[in-house]
Amino acid sequence: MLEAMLKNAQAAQKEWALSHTQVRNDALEQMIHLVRRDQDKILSANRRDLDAASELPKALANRLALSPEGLSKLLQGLKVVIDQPDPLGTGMGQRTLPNGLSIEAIRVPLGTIGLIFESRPGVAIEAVALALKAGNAMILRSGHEAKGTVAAIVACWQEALTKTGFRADLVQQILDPDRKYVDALLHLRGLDLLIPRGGPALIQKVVAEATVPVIETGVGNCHVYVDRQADLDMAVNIVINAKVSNPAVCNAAETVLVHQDIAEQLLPELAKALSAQGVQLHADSRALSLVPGAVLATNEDFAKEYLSLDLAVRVVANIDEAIAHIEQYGTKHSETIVTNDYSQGERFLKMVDAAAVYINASTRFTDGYQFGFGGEVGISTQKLHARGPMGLEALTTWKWVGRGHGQIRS
Ligand SMILES: NC(=O)C1=CN([C@@H]2O[C@H](COP(=O)(O)OP(=O)(O)OC[C@H]3O[C@@H](n4cnc5c(N)ncnc54)[C@H](OP(=O)(O)O)[C@@H]3O)[C@@H](O)[C@H]2O)C=CC1
Ligand SMILES: N[C@@H](CCC(=O)OP(=O)(O)O)C(=O)O
Repeated sequence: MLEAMLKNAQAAQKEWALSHTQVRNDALEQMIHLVRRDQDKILSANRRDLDAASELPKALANRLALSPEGLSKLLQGLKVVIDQPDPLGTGMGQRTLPNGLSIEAIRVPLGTIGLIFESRPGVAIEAVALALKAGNAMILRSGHEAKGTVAAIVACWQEALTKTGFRADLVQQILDPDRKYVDALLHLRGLDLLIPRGGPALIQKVVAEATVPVIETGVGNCHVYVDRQADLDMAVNIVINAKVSNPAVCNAAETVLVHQDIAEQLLPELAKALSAQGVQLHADSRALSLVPGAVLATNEDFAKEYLSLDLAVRVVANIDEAIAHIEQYGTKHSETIVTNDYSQGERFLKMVDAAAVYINASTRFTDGYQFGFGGEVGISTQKLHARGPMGLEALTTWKWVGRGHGQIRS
């Protein structure tokens, strides 16, 4: 089955890659129109998915749920993708050799991309929009809970493509939830890229077993470090935002590290604010007496991505201990320092090895929509070929184009 899907995707992508920017944008405009037209159908499919997944924890059910407002935000993202310059054909550097041969690297699509993703149906709008605009075809395998909603969205994509004069096979969904098809994707020879979005079990499996090229969009164990010289109100706001605004996402904070010199001042205030939001703190032995209601944290807490209203707290002697903690437990996703000390801030930005590092800002900004890409295909936590939120350019590769007038190599 997957071989046939790939073959059809490849045939469709060949034509699509040659299409003019305006044509690809027209397909995205059609999609906006069709999602508005089919909004009730998509939301009913989503209600059926939610009913069938009544055992899901609240944060994950929220992730599965689509609302009219959620759809409208996704369509705004589509507009942003339409308005972005077409990456295809863009020059990435040109040189003329002494013999007059011109050599230029230009951006081209990757080809056919497989995406295994969590039960967040909006991914089927934002990731596909980016992939298509960058000239690619996509084979989708969503989390089983989101299958019905994703099918309703894929039907809109396919209609948008056929209405624009292209083949529906540019966007296909693996409907059978049997994980044997995930295994098959890992070895689908000819697939240009496989992007897994999900938890450690999925990522480890894909990284260990895949024989097709992969970009890992890893787990997020993100930290907020509050330095000795920090604006404490700002620190509280940033921690609340990083933990509470959406606890189930990879860019949410899972641990707060606090410099020992401000722990007594900051922690009771922070604990009060967090507890008002229903956050359970897991504190190390030094922080425990300063945070009422906390439970003692173990090393497992520091290694955990809670994805819930739980947060670990640790008091550190200095910035170096904070950086060492992040190096030990972090997942190279998003890390932030709250400080008024310029040199400490710069030190943190340089020394912490992560896809996104911030000073005086929430880790929640690591997101394609927030970065102005209109959405993201995933947030890469590896260093090749993309890092951080993956937008249009991350979905292209390049080709060297030589233009000569009869040159031969001597
Ligand atoms: N960096 C990033 O861009 C992103 C990171 N994440 C991370 O994902 C996690 C949350 O996602 P979660 O709900 O746990 O997603 P899961 O890992 O449970 O599921 C994601 C997808 O992978 C499949 N899958 C999961 N495990 C396996 C396996 N062992 N073999 C084959 N297929 C598998 C699921 O299918 P099935 O339906 O069969 O379970 C689903 O399609 C968090 O850790 C979060 O940080 C999430 C999104 C983006
Ligand atoms: N793009 C997301 C982060 C990606 C992510 O973790 O997704 P998910 O695990 O499905 O919630 C956001 O902050 O909105």
